[in-house]
Amino acid sequence: MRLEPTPIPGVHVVELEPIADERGAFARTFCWDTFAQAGITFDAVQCNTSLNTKKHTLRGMHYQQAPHGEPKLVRVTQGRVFDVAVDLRPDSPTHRQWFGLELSADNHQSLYIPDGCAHGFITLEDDCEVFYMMGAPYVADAARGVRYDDPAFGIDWPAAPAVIGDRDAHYPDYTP
Ligand SMILES: Cc1cn([C@H]2C[C@H](O)[C@@H](COP(=O)(O)OP(=O)(O)O[C@H]3O[C@H](C)C(=O)[C@H](O)[C@H]3O)O2)c(=O)[nH]c1=O
Repeated sequence: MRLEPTPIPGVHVVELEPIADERGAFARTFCWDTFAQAGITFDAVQCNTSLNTKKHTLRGMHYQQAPHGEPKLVRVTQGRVFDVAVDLRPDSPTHRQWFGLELSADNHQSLYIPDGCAHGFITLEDDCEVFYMMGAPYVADAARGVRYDDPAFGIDWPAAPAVIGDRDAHYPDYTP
């Protein structure tokens, strides 16, 4: 596997390097040392999966408030999603900027989202499964979010959400 930087410091696309043979292929999906060589200490402590029944289901944009910031490595194990990270670090040169890409079971790509960034996605077909490796434990009281359509970020979603939770639809406008 290899990490490809994005315009947002710390946000990386993880590309697999499958080893093919007559049975198919084998690929490493996470390697602590490879992340460390990229300057990232990612000590995964929890794994999660989200099951999304309908096309154009939107989840996000979520993060955990300091000191419970949660870096995460996200991959799609079934279907296709448009996955987005938003930089919420006031001292970052890309504060308020977003980065998005299609993650799918077919392209095998992952997105690494560092602490200080919010994460969300919209599904691009029915029955999408999204797998997370989390770099910090879940702390319900620290759960925070920003709105997917907040003009502060101008995220260019490929579609409007057909399914979205009430909490996600009504986060207040972003204030750093
Ligand atoms: C995140 C999380 C949630 N939960 C419980 C809390 C709720 O009772 C239920 C659903 O939680 P929530 O509505 O926050 O699930 P999502 O909207 O999919 O949230 C996730 O999706 C966005 C896009 C992310 O990037 C986050 O990792 C994560 O917040 O699972 C847990 O028990 N443990 C957990 O780690």
